[in-house]
Amino acid sequence: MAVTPIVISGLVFRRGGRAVLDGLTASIAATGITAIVGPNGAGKSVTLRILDGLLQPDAGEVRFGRGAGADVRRALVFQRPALIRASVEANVALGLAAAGSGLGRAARRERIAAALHRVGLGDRARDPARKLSGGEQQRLALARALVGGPDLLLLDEPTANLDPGATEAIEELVRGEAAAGTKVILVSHNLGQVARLADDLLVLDRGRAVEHGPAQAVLQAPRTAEARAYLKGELPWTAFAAA
Ligand SMILES: Nc1ncnc2c1ncn2[C@@H]1O[C@H](COP(=O)(O)OP(=O)(O)OP(=O)(O)O)[C@@H](O)[C@H]1O
Repeated sequence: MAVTPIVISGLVFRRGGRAVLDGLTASIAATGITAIVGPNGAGKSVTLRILDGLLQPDAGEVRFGRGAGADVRRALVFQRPALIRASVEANVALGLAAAGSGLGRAARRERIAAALHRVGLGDRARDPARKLSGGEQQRLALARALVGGPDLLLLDEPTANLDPGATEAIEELVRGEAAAGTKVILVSHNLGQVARLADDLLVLDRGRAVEHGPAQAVLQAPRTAEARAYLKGELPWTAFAAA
């Protein structure tokens, strides 16, 4: 199914006596690329994991349209691709298994080949995954995420370790995926990347949404002190002291 607007209401996630998410509320459009930015520890990765279903909040909820999202196919790509010590194609096959696809063997092979072709690794299917470069490994992680045909693609700093060329290749893929109708939510500290990719921008600070709007508007003229502090690269306490 296509993802309907994602409504995040009052998410609380407590760990170690601290509220990592402290009433996070946001409404995210059903299409396009949403970027989430904010200082270290703001709760961005936890938010992505809750959206993926990997973590459960202590309070609050996420709704996809009217439902809780059981029928929304989700895939999460991490900063460091967690690949198994096997061939490139075996790694992609894991993504099909996770998507619970009831396909026959030939159809599975076709889907895997198509996903590898999509990320430019069509001729590397039999290679050991560990032989790939960092950028190729991240493209492989994307192929594994895409092979199940996700409605919602969650990306957690997917290019943090990559050089500009490899970053551009991933950005191109992400843009294409969003244009084809997959909803993308991207966590990134790379504000250039946010400016290149994002339609809307959600700024988190200490477990709350402090600003959310069209990406270019938020980047150019943030309205809140917290968003300004983060976007200008200032230390938060300096900015608050000055505010
Ligand atoms: N599964 C978990 N269990 C317990 N604590 C967690 C878990 N995941 C994250 N945390 C804690 O929650 C806090 C926020 O983490 P999170 O990774 O969401 O921040 P972030 O905004 O993504 O930061 P960064 O920019 O550094 O990646 C951290 O203190 C982290 O240790």
